[in-house]
Amino acid sequence: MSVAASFSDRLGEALAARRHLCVGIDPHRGLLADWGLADDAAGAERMGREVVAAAAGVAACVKPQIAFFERFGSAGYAALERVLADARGAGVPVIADVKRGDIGTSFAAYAEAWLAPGSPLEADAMTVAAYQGFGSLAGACELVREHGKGLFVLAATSNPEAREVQRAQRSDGRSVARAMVDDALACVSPRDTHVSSVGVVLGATLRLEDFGIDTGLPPARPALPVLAPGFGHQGARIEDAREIFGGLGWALLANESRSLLGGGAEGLATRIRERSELVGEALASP
Ligand SMILES: O=C(O)c1cc(=O)[nH]c(=O)n1[C@@H]1O[C@H](COP(=O)(O)O)[C@@H](O)[C@H]1O
Repeated sequence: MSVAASFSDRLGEALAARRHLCVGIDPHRGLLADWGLADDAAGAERMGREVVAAAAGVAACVKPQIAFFERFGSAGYAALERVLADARGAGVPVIADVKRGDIGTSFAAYAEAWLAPGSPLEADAMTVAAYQGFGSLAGACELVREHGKGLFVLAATSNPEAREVQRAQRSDGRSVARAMVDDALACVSPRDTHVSSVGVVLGATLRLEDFGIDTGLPPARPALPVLAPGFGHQGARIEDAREIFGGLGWALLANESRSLLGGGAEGLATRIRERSELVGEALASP
């Protein structure tokens, strides 16, 4: 078992210091152009490393979106490995946004790639899809427990076209999204104290009640981490985080990507600091 601080402990520390911002690393072609960088693996690496440096000690974590590296093939993966190494060196927790899902044995191999200590792509947590059954995550949950890593299960995502599937009613009457939240809540590791190592993804652009998700409940113990994309470019306002997430806001990670990265490298550290303070204040207010 790894003796290093677990993802849930590090997240707990960040949240206690009111650091709720998750800075997305999404090297879109247009953003690379804004930064004066080439649309290639070296450009994506440069952006990623600058984001890590600017987020260190200010944001709760960073979230590289693998698609923007994968489009450059093996060079993109090598670039991402160096971004991840920088984050480890700077002590910045990383959620690898890989949205993996598969039958159990294949899924366990994905978890090994992204979460096993010493793997070239080692991150602290990864995004996963459990549409092949929550049980397909069992191998990953074991790895998470053994090595103090984290998972974020897609529940109600920010994109409007997901509504039909995620609001669909199961035979037990719950929505698919609600069942993902319940299953994540049940997946607590004995090692987790304040924050669970298995969280969910809930879009900030949604009315969660429409998905049968109750935001009026008191925080779970340990608290359920919620990765919340949809702020900034997709329209949700970070100032409204408390109103949107209610009791689910205690362990909220508010993600912004394009709205922070747009406008070039200049001023990035200031934008990150300001957004981080803003969301910290929004969630601290009663
Ligand atoms: O899992 C995610 O991160 C995710 C889930 C979701 O429901 N919606 C969503 O936008 N995302 C990701 O969050 C990021 C949002 O980027 P911006 O819209 O530029 O802030 C992208 O990397 C998306 O892939």
